[in-house]
Amino acid sequence: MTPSARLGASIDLLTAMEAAPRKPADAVANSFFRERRYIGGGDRRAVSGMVWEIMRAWRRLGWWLTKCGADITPRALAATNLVLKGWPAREIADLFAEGRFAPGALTYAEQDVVTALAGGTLDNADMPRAVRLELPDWLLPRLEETFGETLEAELSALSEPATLDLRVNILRTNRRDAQNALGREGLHAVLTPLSPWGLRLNGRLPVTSTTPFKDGRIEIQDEGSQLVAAIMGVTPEMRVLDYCAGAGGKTLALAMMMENKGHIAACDVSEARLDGAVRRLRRAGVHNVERHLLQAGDKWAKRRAKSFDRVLVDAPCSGTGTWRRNPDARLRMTEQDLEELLVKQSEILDRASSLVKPGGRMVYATCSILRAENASQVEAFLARHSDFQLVPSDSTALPDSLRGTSMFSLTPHQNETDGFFAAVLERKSEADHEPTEL
Ligand SMILES: C[S@@+](CC[C@H](N)C(=O)[O-])C[C@H]1O[C@@H](n2cnc3c(N)ncnc32)[C@H](O)[C@@H]1O
Repeated sequence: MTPSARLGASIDLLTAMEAAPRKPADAVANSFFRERRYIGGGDRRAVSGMVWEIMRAWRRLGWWLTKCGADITPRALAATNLVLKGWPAREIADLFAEGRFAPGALTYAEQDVVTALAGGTLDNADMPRAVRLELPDWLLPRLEETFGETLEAELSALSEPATLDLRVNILRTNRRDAQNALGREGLHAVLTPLSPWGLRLNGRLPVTSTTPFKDGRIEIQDEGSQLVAAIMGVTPEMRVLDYCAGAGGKTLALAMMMENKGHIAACDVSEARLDGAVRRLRRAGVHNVERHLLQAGDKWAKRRAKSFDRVLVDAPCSGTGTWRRNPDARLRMTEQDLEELLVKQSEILDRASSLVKPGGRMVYATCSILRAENASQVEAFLARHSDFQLVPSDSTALPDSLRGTSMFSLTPHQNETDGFFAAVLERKSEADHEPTEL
């Protein structure tokens, strides 16, 4: 592709993303490239690189366009991005060429923007804090509440590209052998510092086409997600429930910790997600998992009340901890989305807690960095359920820095993982719990 055609495709992809504001950007990008198979690997990377760079600067680019009195369009954003990166106006005009795959010439209004911003920089001291930090206005106070003075450092780490973390499946191999097997295929992984099963690669590498991935020796899983499984402290004889199992990311890690013994029930309300677990379980050689689709009026949960040793509630959440991977998500999220999630999380917690046996434990986890979804949810749950208490994890799989903790909040800035939260809640044994008088 010519540089003009790459720019044209980037503008087309931004337009497709704008037309599907509720859809994750990477899902839009996948279908965009699937429909344009003539765009080869190198061009695809260049186009995605340009689009993701614009998404990471969306509010600041928009602020400059508004300041120039121009409309915020994909073309104008792309031109503004180039000029603020120091591209000369002449070269930008050449890129906006006419032709089959090119974007077409700059309009007079676009030329005015390029002229006005020549020599400028993306950041500006007059920008409101939410614009400078690339956040929707409503979200800023929530994050200030969570992080206080470290907010800027936390958000800056959340804007960096993520590492690619793998979990070694110790049912099939060990960390060193998996690392060597990847090395033989040209992928040089290092051991992750916190998870005992983690390997880390830098950049988007073709892991899924390697032999260790295909034969189930490794899974793609962020180190933070591995630590959520670790804090469960499951052992081979237990009955374990993964209440929001999705496609089984954490179920797989739990099955591995249980040496493929005991019993795991993996539940979800999404059949498609649960179906997605089948192939992964088979590839990993896991056979102690029963899948169950949760449905309204279902007797399944009632029959199993107070019967599980461990219950994991990996709740649906804002995903704010995964912004490194989904830079578009920080702008797509609305206040209403958050309010709805908070209600859903507390309902799920109440339902899942009825399945924990006396003396058993429930781990509440999210990939959110917002206090409202994390510690505040736990506090509200404990206020509703006097028969539960926060307890230190007894897991030996946690690193020294987290050993014996009852609650952790991981962030890219502090831990080089995605943002993850987990809290360990124990149902008091019946003798210890005095029912509240009515
Ligand atoms: C964070 S994802 C789970 C990811 C999964 N545990 C993993 O590690 O790959 C949250 C899951 O909760 C499920 N979910 C949403 N509402 C639910 C409900 N009321 N009960 C149970 N699961 C629910 C969603 O379908 C989604 O798969």
